[in-house]
Amino acid sequence: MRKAEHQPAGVTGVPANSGIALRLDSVQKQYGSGPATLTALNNVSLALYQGSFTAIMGPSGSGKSTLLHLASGLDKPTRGSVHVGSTDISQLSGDRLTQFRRDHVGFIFQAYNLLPTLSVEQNITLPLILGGKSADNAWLEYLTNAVGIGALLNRRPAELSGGQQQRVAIARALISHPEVVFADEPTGALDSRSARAVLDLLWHLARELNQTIVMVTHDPVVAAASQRVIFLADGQLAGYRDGGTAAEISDFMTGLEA
Ligand SMILES: Nc1ncnc2c1ncn2[C@@H]1O[C@H](COP(=O)(O)OP(=O)(O)OP(=O)(O)O)[C@@H](O)[C@H]1O
Repeated sequence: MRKAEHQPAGVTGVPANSGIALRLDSVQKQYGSGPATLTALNNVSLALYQGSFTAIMGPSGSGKSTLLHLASGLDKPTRGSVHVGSTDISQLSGDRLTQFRRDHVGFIFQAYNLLPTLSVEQNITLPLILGGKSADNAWLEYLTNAVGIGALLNRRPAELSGGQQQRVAIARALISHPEVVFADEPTGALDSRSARAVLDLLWHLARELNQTIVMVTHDPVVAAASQRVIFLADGQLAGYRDGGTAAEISDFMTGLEA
């Protein structure tokens, strides 16, 4: 297990445009002001290569959601910068940030967030339609076959299993060729067999499509499906591990919570 005191997780000091899909430099996030100030993230630096599949773990309150929100442009750091590809998203705001997120960032949630009145195909292409774009049919066909829902495009979400609904949500997250896909407990609502299938799919998308994926999870079994697990504790990087088993990840987590 490597500790992060002198060595941020991932690679650092790498210029933009060098195969790095996501980079946080000395990111700090504070909530509130004066004596009530709470530092949710403190001096977090990391860089993730294109095509990497990373899990973020840490005890409750360690800053996982805050990190996900800052890295995806849903919130802004108090200090430091966040690059998605070569764009410093901490410098964007308003419509430009919304547009950037729509074009360059994908999201997968525990609750699939599909619209019940739309077909599978309409749900997947919705982000493009909202951005005033039309779907690339070849990509739609490739993607829906890659995630195993090519035969379900005309169904409504209620006519699908939980695992199938999550596959629709994954296709929707990838439809705009995002630089990074952020997943928040993506298997939290699934039984273990469907969860395994979704995790295998995420791994496949990272490897075969060079899709960068960042996943927050509490579950060491889920985290073990990723290539690298980055640990947070008290808003700071606490270490990282490549290719650990669920038991090893769990042991490290227990150490952080002690
Ligand atoms: N909007 C907010 N205003 C004030 N404090 C906040 C806000 N959001 C988060 N915090 C605080 O920041 C710290 C980190 O919270 P965060 O939600 O990022 O942790 P987490 O690791 O995702 O926790 P969990 O595993 O319980 O979801 C916590 O102390 C939390 O109470």
